[in-house]
Amino acid sequence: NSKRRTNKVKLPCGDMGLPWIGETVEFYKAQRSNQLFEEFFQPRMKKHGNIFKTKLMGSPTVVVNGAAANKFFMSNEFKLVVSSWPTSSVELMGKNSIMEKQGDSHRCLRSIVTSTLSVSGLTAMVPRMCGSIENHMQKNWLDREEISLYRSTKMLTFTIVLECLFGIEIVPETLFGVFERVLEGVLSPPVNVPWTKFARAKKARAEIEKVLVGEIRRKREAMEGGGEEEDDMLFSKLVAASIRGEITEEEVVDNVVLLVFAAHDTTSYAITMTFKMLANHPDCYSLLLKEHEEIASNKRAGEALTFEDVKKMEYTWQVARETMRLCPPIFGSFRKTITDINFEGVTIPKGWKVLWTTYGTHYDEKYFPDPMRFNPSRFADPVQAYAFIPFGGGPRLCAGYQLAKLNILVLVHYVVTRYNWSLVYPDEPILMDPLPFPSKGMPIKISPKCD
Ligand code: HEM
Repeated sequence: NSKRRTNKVKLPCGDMGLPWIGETVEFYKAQRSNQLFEEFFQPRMKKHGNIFKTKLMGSPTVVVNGAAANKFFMSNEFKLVVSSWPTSSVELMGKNSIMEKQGDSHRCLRSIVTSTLSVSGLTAMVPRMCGSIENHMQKNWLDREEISLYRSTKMLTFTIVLECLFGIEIVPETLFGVFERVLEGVLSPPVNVPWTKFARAKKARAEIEKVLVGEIRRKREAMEGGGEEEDDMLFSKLVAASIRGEITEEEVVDNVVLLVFAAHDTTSYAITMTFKMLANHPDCYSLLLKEHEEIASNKRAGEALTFEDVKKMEYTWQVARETMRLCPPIFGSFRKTITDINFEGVTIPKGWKVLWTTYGTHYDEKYFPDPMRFNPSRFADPVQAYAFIPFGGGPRLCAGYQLAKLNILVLVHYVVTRYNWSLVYPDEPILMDPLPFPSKGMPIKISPKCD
């Protein structure tokens, strides 16, 4: 690869398309049908290599693939690149959310979020999560023969974030639909005229803001008046930080909205696809079931799981990781260069976009032999750093990674130990808008297991 090592090599350049839109249309078309890898990235990687140039949404963009590129661009966040989100996402999540922060204010917010996901935080969270799952199943699974697994896990993930992470006392059902409307506008054109998705989303965001500001002020008053103390829930920690003057009220609002957004479709898609993979790979399902039956056999009826129980779900976590390798909930993320960059002899000018993708590394046989085969036990051995990146990496590594892991493992336990289940449509197509989702909501037939 001598070409790459020479300085100032011209970037391998795709057919950059029309002057402004470039290849935006091809990109969106491939995205909508969940064929981004097959129809957009793979053909260009075959032609130009792992690093190639394109133009998306008016910006010259360099697409990078492979563990070395992932490491370079992810770990140089704030030094050479900064994350770069579309205007509509920033407007809807809020300018004060963690994704827009850099330096000290990023570190401050991140440490508040991750402090709730320490070992002691996770230990306290597991029984809370079991309670939320029990309630959800009582309300939505009991006496039903068929449910939409995707819709059910979406509602449940939403509930878990509010109840188990934030500790916000709002009936989750009252805000679920409003959050959904915000999400619909996150990647739509930022045109704020009536009837656009974006305008609907802005209105929904204003509704959420009103509820949250009310909750924040109530909590603040109670804490300042000595009626309530800071506890280990994230909402309490955020309000306490605002009382100490470390963050503003707007920062509390924007980060609640962002975290719900970040947790929502991602975790539910990962869970849904885990079940799809299990349905298609009965041998893996038998192994996984054995793991959960063993854990359940040491519990009394109705006894909640503990963090120690969850740690025993090693094979299930291999299954979930293999699922996220093949079906990543997030296909990649954009960065913007803040200086001219030279990577492996390729110069990327300041102000350009860089797009790292999960697919380009997850489907590379260099890191994952026989890459398109579902083989959970490949995760029994350590994987090369920055080759498995469904949660990103570097300073912007997913802050909710541990919560997502618990959510997936605990829910799988409840479903497989309590229900016989089967997919209604084994070949249900997956679409994207902007995140992937099963086109029919992945209905499953369920029947309770006898004790
Ligand atoms: C399977 C589920 C999830 C997946 C696949 C996922 C994926 C990701 C990825 C790829 C990033 C990095 C984006 C970038 O580099 O630009 C990220 C960031 C983030 N995620 Fe997640 N996520 C998941 C669940 C969650 C949950 C449950 C939460 C919190 C409740 C969460 C909170 C965040 C936050 C706050 C960030 C931004 C971190 C920062 O900028 O410092 N995520 N996530």
